[in-house]
Amino acid sequence: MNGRSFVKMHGLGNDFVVIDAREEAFTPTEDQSRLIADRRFGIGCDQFIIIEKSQNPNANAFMRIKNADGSEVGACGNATRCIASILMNETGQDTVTVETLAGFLKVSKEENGLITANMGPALLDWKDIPLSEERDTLNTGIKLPPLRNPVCVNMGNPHAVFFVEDAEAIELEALGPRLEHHPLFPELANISVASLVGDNHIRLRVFERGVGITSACGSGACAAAVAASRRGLTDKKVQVDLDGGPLFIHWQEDNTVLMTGPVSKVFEGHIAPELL
Ligand SMILES: N[C@@H](CCC[C@H](N)C(=O)O)C(=O)O
Repeated sequence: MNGRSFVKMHGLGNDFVVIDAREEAFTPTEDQSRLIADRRFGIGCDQFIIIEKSQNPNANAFMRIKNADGSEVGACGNATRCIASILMNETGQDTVTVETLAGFLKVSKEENGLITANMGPALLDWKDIPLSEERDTLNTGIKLPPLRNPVCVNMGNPHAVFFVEDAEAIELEALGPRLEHHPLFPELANISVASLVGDNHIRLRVFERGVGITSACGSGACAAAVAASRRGLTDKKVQVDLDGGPLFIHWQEDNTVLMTGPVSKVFEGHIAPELL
């Protein structure tokens, strides 16, 4: 069969086209990434993931992440679990290390089959989000009614989390793009609305930078858990219910954040050579 092979995977419906470029190098242009991600003219995905060889002997592989709009980003929690599961199947190991632009992420398989990724430290300084001017990241102060005063957290990518009474009632499709491009965010931002639905239990909807509303955002769930704990709304172990299902988050004493959830492989295929 001609053309590059790919696998289609998802974590709670946050879906990925994955290409393994460890043997045959592949550096997609922005246009190619957009086309692969296009749900009508390409294959369709929220993120296009390229597995590359890592130059570091301590990592099993390097994971390159492209948003559906072709932009390259530092973190994707759901893809980290998916790529780690590929590497676990290959090596027979229950713990692997995935290198990303944002750092080295250790990922382990739980006895119940769920995968836990250590997503690294929660960065809370305004310069690390990054914000375009000095602000308290716990009360960032921007508003677009009915949303106001998000908590900002960088989990290898920038997140703004707005706490609201009822996340379902927010018109995120309309508000998301305007907040994503707010002048306070020089690298844009992932925009979330979160409400407390029980003890240490959050409902979260995410408008992802470079994509739009997705079924689930792993780094967004980590950011929301950190934000809720900083606001005194929850402890440091939290269940986060996304559109596609729950993720379990633990903001640890060393400031790193564990994220536990499922992975699914949906199908394999070949990309027509004329597409790339
Ligand atoms: N789906 C992701 C986040 C992907 C990157 C994000 N859209 C960004 O631009 O930072 C996740 O599961 O974390």
